[in-house]
Amino acid sequence: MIQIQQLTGGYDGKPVVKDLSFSIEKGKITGIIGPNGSGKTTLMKMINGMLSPQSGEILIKGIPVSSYSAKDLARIIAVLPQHAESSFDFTVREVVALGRYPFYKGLLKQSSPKDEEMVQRSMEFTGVQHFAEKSIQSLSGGERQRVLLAKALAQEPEILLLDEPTNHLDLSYQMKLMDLLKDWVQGCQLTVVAILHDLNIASLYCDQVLLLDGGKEKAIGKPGDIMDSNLLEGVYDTKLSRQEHPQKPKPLIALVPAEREEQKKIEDIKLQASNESMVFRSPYFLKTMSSALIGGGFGWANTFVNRHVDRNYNCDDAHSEYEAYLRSLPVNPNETVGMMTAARLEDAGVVSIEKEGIKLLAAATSGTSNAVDAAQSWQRKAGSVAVGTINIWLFLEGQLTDEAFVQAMMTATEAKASALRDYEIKDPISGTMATGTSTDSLCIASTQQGKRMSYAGTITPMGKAIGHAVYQTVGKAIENYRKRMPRS
Ligand SMILES: Nc1ncnc2c1ncn2[C@@H]1O[C@H](COP(=O)(O)OP(=O)(O)OP(=O)(O)O)[C@@H](O)[C@H]1O
Repeated sequence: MIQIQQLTGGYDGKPVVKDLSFSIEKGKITGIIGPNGSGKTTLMKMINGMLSPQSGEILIKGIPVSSYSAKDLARIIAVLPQHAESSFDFTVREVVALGRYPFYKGLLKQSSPKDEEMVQRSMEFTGVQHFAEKSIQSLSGGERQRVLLAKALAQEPEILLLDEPTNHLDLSYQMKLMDLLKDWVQGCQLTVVAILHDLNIASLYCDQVLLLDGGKEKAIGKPGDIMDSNLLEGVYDTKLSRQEHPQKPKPLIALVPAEREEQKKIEDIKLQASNESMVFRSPYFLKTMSSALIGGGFGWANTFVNRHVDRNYNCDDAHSEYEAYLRSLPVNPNETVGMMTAARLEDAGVVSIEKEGIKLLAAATSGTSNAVDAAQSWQRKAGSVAVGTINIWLFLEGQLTDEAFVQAMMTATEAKASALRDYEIKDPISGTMATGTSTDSLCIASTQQGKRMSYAGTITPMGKAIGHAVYQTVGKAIENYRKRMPRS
């Protein structure tokens, strides 16, 4: 739809946009991102014919922009500018109707029923029909933005150029506007080129993203390729972190504030234990990965609760019941990782390890009456579940990548299975050595300071410490459990 070939352009003979070459496909959304002053608006002005290139060419539907008359170009391209102030006191309907001007016919330039219909449809689409007769001057910034979008859509353009379209819009209207554009793009094969400052909007909605830096192409491609922390950090000179969207296969970019942090130490974590709960309290938030009922998955927490429940505990909504329990402590469930167990908490094994530059605190409670061999559990009938859980807590100093968290979980699980083997805990159904119980949980909590670790496999210093600590704590917990229940 649009071909940009070795394009250079700017003001007063000085280039701002330098030697750009790329294509924009029909029926797609292309986002232009880049820091302030990187030439985004200048590029947009050249695409819509407002600014002539110093060299190179822009082809629209195969024809140079300079060969189009202003009216012909207005029939193809609609523009939603960045600062669209209106000094005239038009009504909303009149402003939207201006979008139809290129289609007015006859000497008197009168509108047709089709023009009226398009004005109405565009107002409905953008949700501005309620204030159709109000003055544009009396609207809020966000409302005005939607009116101007309605005007652009009324033009039935093939190409829509948007300069920061979500500026002024609240969260709901940002999403509505982008969803609406996506609809138009898919339904009417509209081609959208949008300057976006919000990297996450660009990631969620664009098919292609151009990253400009100092007027030059730094990168162009799918959002998944452009939303790269290193690439963006270099261009924006800001600390960023790429995360995966929890529900869509789209990356998100999180800002990382440059705040000064106190040094986090494992020895500052304090354990308060009773028959009812083991509560580890940290003066700082720790990054967690866990399979816990409360605060499972990745998160940040400062409180870690291993709660004892009766072996007949049965609740339809254990999550809500547990949250209510935490509030009664009182503990904030949003800052907590919470597990439960029917095992006796006084049987817990707690171990500290400081070795090879690794500092780690581990704790485990262990009930093994429901021991299972993971390789043989397929032989079990549904519902053959007894009570018994091994809950493992690992607190460590270090900066773990996501993959290191996963590795740490694997290492801990292998060490747990090894302890069960050495204590000859058997799966009562298959008679083979158990690898765990059917309801085990594990939490890894890390200070995320100091040495960065991208691997925590069994022969790394961290992996060795985890394996050793888990083997010892699970073993201690089993020994204590056996002392009290000699036949198990
Ligand atoms: N009319 C003009 N005359 C002279 N220089 C200009 C003009 N418009 C923009 N510039 C300069 O061109 C450079 C790029 O500006 P441009 O508006 O294209 O950047 P941008 O990437 O859109 O920035 P922003 O994110 O701040 O909107 C800036 O240094 C700016 O000062």
